[in-house]
Amino acid sequence: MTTAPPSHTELAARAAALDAEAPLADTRGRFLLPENVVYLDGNSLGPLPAAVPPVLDDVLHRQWGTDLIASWNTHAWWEAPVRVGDTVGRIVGAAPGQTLVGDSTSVQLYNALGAAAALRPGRPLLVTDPDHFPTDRYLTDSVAARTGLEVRRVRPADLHGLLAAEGDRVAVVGYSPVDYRTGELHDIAALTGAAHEAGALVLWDLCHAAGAMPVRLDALGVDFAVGCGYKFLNGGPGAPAFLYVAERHHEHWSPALTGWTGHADPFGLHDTYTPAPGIARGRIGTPPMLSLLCLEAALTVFDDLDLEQVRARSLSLTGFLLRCAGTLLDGLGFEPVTPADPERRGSQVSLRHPHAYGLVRALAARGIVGDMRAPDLLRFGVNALYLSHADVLRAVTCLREIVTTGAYDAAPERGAVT
Ligand SMILES: Cc1ncc(COP(=O)(O)O)c(C=O)c1O
Ligand SMILES: Nc1c(O)cccc1C(=O)C[C@H](N)C(=O)O
Repeated sequence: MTTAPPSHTELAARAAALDAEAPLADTRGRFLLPENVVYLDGNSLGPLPAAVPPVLDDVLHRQWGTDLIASWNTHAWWEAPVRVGDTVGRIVGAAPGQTLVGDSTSVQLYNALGAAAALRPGRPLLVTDPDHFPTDRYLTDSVAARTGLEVRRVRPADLHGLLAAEGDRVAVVGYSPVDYRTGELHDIAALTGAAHEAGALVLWDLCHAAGAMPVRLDALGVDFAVGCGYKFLNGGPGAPAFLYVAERHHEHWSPALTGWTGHADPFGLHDTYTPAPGIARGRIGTPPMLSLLCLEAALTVFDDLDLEQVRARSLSLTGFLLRCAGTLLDGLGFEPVTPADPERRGSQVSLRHPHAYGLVRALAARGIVGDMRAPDLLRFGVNALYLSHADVLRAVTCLREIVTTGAYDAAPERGAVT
């Protein structure tokens, strides 16, 4: 065991003061986290909310086990995609009737991007971020290939240049507000405004934002958005994703995937497809009921929460993490890549280090669970609902100890640690 530097005492006092004053100090009890674990990977898989097991037990034994197929009606399974969609809608700033839950983010992206592009006929360009999560890039390529459109990979910071040069050719701009590797936060309002000024539509991938910060979809005039249920919404592994379509597009939008549950009269079993009105048209196939009801139970965590407070505490925690890293990891080969400016910071902190893989594994062995993204980023997801400033200090102190004692495998990076 190495001796902690003098600055550690000061940081510990600061952590205690921040934990005493910061709001939401008591929401940790809403999660069933293992003892003695600092969980910094909720931006990949959120932990189990305490509300989920009793609900799942009821869904399994009473609803499925006893009531069998009648549950589609008696337990309102059939309505769940739109009902749970409205609950997600409240978290992302959408009035009821515009958000739907079901399928994966990838499927929703394909569906939404195809629909958005079709609303801008005669415009041949789909814009995506070269640093976007791979599924977004692959699916943009795929939609383009199938519809004869072209893809422009342009960073959010360079969007203005592209729009100035050929804005009238852009159909859809598809970005994520938070860069999944660096944690940089992009300005949804400014980018949406710029795209709209050029006559284009926007599609936001909210995987790393929904549940972590206020997202004002309606207020910002966003056209389409998608996001997953298993990160900051804590809906469980493979939780269904959500799709938002602004009401002003409801009359005209055509989902790329026209499955039977999106039909206006699904049980009429008609020969041809007639879209259901509104957001229900985004339904595709039979909803994954177990995961969907798990997500519904998980979302009760947010019932009485103010997302502004969640954001304030998240910024306090990420700011403190950067400060601890700046103090305790100075001179040890780390480079913070997440912006220090709170306005440009999502709910994670990423540090670059050549031995990211070995360090993340060594941390996990000591109960500090983060992840890494190849080749050299240690990534710490910060969820304000169950982490404290003391947790953050413990994580950085542990990282310092591992590096200074060389207690990690310095072999080259071998792939992602989830
Ligand atoms: C921005 C973003 N989009 C999409 C996904 C994943 O999509 P899916 O839920 O379909 O695996 C992720 C992470 O897995 C992501 O970070
Ligand atoms: N979706 C994931 C999965 O099925 C397994 C492991 C990790 C993930 C992730 O969510 C990765 C994540 N989108 C990322 O930000 O890198």
